[in-house]
Amino acid sequence: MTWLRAPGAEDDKRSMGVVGVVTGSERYPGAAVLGVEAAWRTGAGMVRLWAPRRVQDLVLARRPETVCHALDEAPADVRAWVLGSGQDARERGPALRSLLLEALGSGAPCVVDAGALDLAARHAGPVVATPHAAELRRSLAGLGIDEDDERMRAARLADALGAVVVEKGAATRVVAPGGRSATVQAPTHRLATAGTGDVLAGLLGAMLAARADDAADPATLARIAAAGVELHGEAAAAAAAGGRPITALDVAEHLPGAVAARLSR
Ligand SMILES: NC(=O)C1=CN([C@@H]2O[C@H](COP(=O)(O)OP(=O)(O)OC[C@H]3O[C@@H](n4cnc5c(N)ncnc54)[C@H](O)[C@@H]3O)[C@@H](O)[C@H]2O)[C@@H](O)CC1
Ligand SMILES: Nc1ncnc2c1ncn2[C@@H]1O[C@H](COP(=O)(O)OP(=O)(O)O)[C@@H](O)[C@H]1O
Repeated sequence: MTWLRAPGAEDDKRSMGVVGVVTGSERYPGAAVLGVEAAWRTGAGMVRLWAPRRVQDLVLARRPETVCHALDEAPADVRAWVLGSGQDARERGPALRSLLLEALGSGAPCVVDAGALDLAARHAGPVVATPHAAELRRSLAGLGIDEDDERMRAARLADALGAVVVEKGAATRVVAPGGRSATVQAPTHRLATAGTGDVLAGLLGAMLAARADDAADPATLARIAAAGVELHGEAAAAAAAGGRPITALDVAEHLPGAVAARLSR
């Protein structure tokens, strides 16, 4: 099962999935460019971005299709959210905080990354949290959980949050609450380059927007997340063919080919 969808005659931009993106900041504007690009390239019908003006301008320069909103504009018409990439919780202002909480409380599926991980427990709907190893340790510490065994940390966070946890690394562990887990080995270590995690968050958001009804079941949500991690690896492997160095945008640009290859299997 690919968990990807190709549009049919009955589809329109909304039925293919509206992704709401709340990522990037004055410090890390590029993370929003990467996540938005990845969401479009995975087949989103529409991508809406809530961000500061400078972030909006950079995203629009790359992807003019994106519908942009100020941080104090109320969220609306979103099937799945991507939250936190390129943000630092310590620098978060009140408008961003209240927008993140509104998205998390909306009941729509959320991908929770980087600077939104500290708010992940405040969710009302399905959540895929995407920490790397250091963010995972920080998230557990924030919840007062001490876990010495690094292999158990993702499961502890999944249980504590009631969320699917994607622990990113050369081998990425996808763990559902209750402990069911899958490990996806990256097909290329060229993925170890800045911003590829921001691309992963964006592509997961597009997959969840297209499959929002399936996301309510935690086991299914974990399968969708694992399929997204595989897709990310396949795009990276295509970008890095022949051992080429890659950038995060290269991974995003190879998503359409990886999506098409999966759909034709
Ligand atoms: N173009 C952009 O705007 C980019 C923005 N980024 C954003 O930058 C912010 C900070 O990212 P980082 O946490 O990577 O910051 P740092 O690279 O500053 O790392 C912070 C701490 O986490 C550790 N760490 C980083 N990656 C790790 C990994 N994969 N495994 C274990 N430990 C790791 C580091 O050693 C360090 O102690 C995030 O909001 C992120 O989304 C990054 O994604 C890079 C690209
Ligand atoms: N050595 C590695 N080999 C393969 N993939 C890796 C390796 N290290 C990290 N990755 C992958 O690269 C991505 C990095 O994401 P992340 O740590 O969030 O970085 P960033 O914040 O810079 O985007 C993740 O998808 C992770 O699984």
